Amino acid sequence: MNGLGNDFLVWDARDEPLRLDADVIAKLGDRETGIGFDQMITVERSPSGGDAFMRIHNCDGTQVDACGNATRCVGRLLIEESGKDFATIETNAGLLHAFGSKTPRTITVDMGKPRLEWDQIPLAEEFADTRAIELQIGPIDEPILHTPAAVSMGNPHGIFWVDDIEAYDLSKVGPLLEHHPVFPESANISLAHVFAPNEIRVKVWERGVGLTEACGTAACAVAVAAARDSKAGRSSTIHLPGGPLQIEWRESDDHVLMTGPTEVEFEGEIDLETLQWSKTGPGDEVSVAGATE
Ligand SMILES: N[C@@H](CCC[C@H](N)C(=O)O)C(=O)O
Repeated sequence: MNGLGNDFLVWDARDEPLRLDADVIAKLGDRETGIGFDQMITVERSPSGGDAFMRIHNCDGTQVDACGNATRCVGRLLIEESGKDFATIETNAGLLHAFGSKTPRTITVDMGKPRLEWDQIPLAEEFADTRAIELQIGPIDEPILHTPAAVSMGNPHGIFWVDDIEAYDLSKVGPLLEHHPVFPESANISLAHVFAPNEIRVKVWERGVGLTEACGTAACAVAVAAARDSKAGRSSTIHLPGGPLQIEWRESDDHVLMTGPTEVEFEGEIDLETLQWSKTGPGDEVSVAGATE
């Protein structure tokens, strides 16, 4: 499946538990030799009353706690399965709620409250104000990038405000910033440019992945950071390379709501001995200019 091109291998492991070693996940995730994906998602039985538990691995095999776009994708599968218009999804970052119609492709997920204190993100040292933390790369008197905002959406994000997201080679600076010592658990790194009222262009270097077409939690983190800094209101459109996500940071309960499309690319089978895989079913039909492909 994918959400705006942020793509996932989604296993249904509710009946047969599945645990793969990190090196096997990394092999499957390799775009040259494996299936290729940003994250591997294992849908398991929920131990505490959700419709399912969602386990998340980045394509380098590391397990992480949050993935916004995958939550929308799993939400869609559970909603289609139950025929209801919502689903509850347990993650290591908390119980999340997904909403959509019964045949939904557009899904909203309530991602809960952002975490904004330095030790919740976490950062390596105390910062009273996480809207602009002390961090710079490049020459001391002429830094390339500096003073990012830091936000956790269940996973750590560093957000650099820039005038042109294309003016930086994120494939070069991304790895340096991802592993900067100020982020003890590493971080997802975004370049963000507010180009019109409540319209923000964003490019993301994902922790454990690299450059991505879209990142749901990064979109939420950027929208929250922009609202905190009065760069935007509490509802904004985040334009990622793969397309736009609508984000609302709701005033009444401080929760962040993310809305955007989901897509099933294909269904398949994998032989876990050989890691050979094959397609067993089609994905969504895509309608192009009135014709169905
Ligand atoms: N693509 C995701 C985020 C996946 C996890 C991230 N790389 C991390 O390590 O925290 C999203 O849509 O949020």
